[in-house]
Amino acid sequence: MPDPTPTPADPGAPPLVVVMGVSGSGKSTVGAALSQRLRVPYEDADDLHPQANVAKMAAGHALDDDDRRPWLDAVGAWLGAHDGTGGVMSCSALKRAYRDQLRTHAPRLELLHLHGPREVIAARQASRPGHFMPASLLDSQFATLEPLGDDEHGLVVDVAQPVDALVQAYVDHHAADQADQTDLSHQTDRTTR
Ligand SMILES: Nc1ncnc2c1ncn2[C@@H]1O[C@H](COP(=O)(O)OP(=O)(O)O)[C@@H](O)[C@H]1O
Ligand SMILES: O=C(O)[C@H](O)[C@@H](O)[C@H](O)[C@H](O)COP(=O)(O)O
Repeated sequence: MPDPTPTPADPGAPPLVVVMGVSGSGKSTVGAALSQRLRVPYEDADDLHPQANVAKMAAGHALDDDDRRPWLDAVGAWLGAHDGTGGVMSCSALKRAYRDQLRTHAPRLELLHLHGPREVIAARQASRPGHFMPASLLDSQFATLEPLGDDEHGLVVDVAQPVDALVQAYVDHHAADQADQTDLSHQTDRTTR
């Protein structure tokens, strides 16, 4: 099995981003806006769920690890296929183990975690018409959520900000990361010469 250890981003590679967080945190909205800003393809992991998963959630039952495994493989396959071109995927990716599973397909992926208080997210979820995900599953989403580890590439942003500000936060972070990587590779060049 490939190693899920996060791999430092190649400074020249187009961004490959997973916008993560609980249901209603803004993944679809921010993910679509970010892909437009970065001019890379976009996919929503909601559209990759097997029909049985959608039916289970719509009936008010939280998914378990077994339900999520094949879905995460489909999400990972998309990420792996977009490693060269870059891309943005909106995917809850709530547990570290789920993100590890995604990294087996795309080790360099970056994470943008949309983080916020339950009240704010519940209000947004409630004001979103026609979505299969019931508000009653929000507690389970928060209970399942595991924060980013120190060794995971990415950043955590506060969902109270406007969408444009969240997109800009990622762009600024990515630019700073690229500058660091370029500095490091120059230092390595110097020490190996
Ligand atoms: N930063 C934001 N500020 C205000 N409203 C937002 C923001 N992000 C998302 N929304 C709104 O909140 C609701 C949930 O967003 P959505 O993108 O569907 O979340 P998710 O994909 O994580 O379930 C939508 O009605 C969306 O328009
Ligand atoms: O792993 C899960 O439990 C689901 O993926 C879940 O996290 C996701 O939130 C739903 O697919 C609902 O979709 P929204 O996140 O768009 O509400």
